Amino acid sequence: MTEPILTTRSLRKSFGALAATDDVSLDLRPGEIHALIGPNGAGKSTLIKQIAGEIAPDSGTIHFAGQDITTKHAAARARLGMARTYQISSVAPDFTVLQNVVLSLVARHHGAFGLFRNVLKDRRLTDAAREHIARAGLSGRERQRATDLSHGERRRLEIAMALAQSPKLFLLDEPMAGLGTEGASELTGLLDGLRQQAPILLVEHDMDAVFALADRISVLVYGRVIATGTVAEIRANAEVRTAYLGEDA
Ligand SMILES: Nc1ncnc2c1ncn2[C@@H]1O[C@H](COP(=O)(O)OP(=O)(O)OP(=O)(O)O)[C@@H](O)[C@H]1O
Repeated sequence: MTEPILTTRSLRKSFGALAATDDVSLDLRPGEIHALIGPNGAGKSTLIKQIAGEIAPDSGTIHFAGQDITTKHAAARARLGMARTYQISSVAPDFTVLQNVVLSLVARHHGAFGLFRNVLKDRRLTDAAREHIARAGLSGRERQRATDLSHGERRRLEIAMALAQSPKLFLLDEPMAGLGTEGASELTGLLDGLRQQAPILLVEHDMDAVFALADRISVLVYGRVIATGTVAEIRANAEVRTAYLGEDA
């Protein structure tokens, strides 16, 4: 089987007496969407923050793209190709869609393209930016200021900016939050195609989206993974039904 892109082993993180992440081992394989679900306070965000490098684990290891990144800073992980849309909400509200994606491309190339007013005239950059914008379903909105976008369009802009980072992995923390049914279903279609570009670790409460997208699901309860499996396996798991899915299972 192909090597996982991301592996966590026995990750632990406590806040005082509370074990927010308790012995978490999981992996993300090429081409897959691995969803992380669980009740409020189960430790999903704490786990994502450790993977992104915003919180240091008390113990355990994280490997990404063949390297031990456990002690690397968030910026170093981003440079290795870890794209986090929530974090990439460095969307500049007064800049246009095109300008924001060009900025993201320039950031990826460590400013090798010179002054911003000049890079906007660089066809290599604007053409590449337009491609990412199209892949994120925002064609035609290039000249729109970010602040004037709808909620769903802004999510798409964040994805276009993440695509500009040549990601090896997407960390998506509740991308469906705040979207209506139609917006969530559109974004589900977009994420479905995105897994070809890079695998996705998806934290999401919207179970329609999770069941539609996930190749595998891990269920966190009180910081522990109580089950990992396919959608069918998770839906049929009695412990998961009791702990999380309840009547909806
Ligand atoms: N900085 C912190 N200091 C103290 N306790 C924290 C801190 N961050 C999180 N916690 C606690 O750790 C536990 C896990 O929180 P976390 O936000 O990771 O859960 P979650 O599964 O993401 O929840 P939600 O679905 O509501 O976003 C919770 O009990 C929370 O109160």
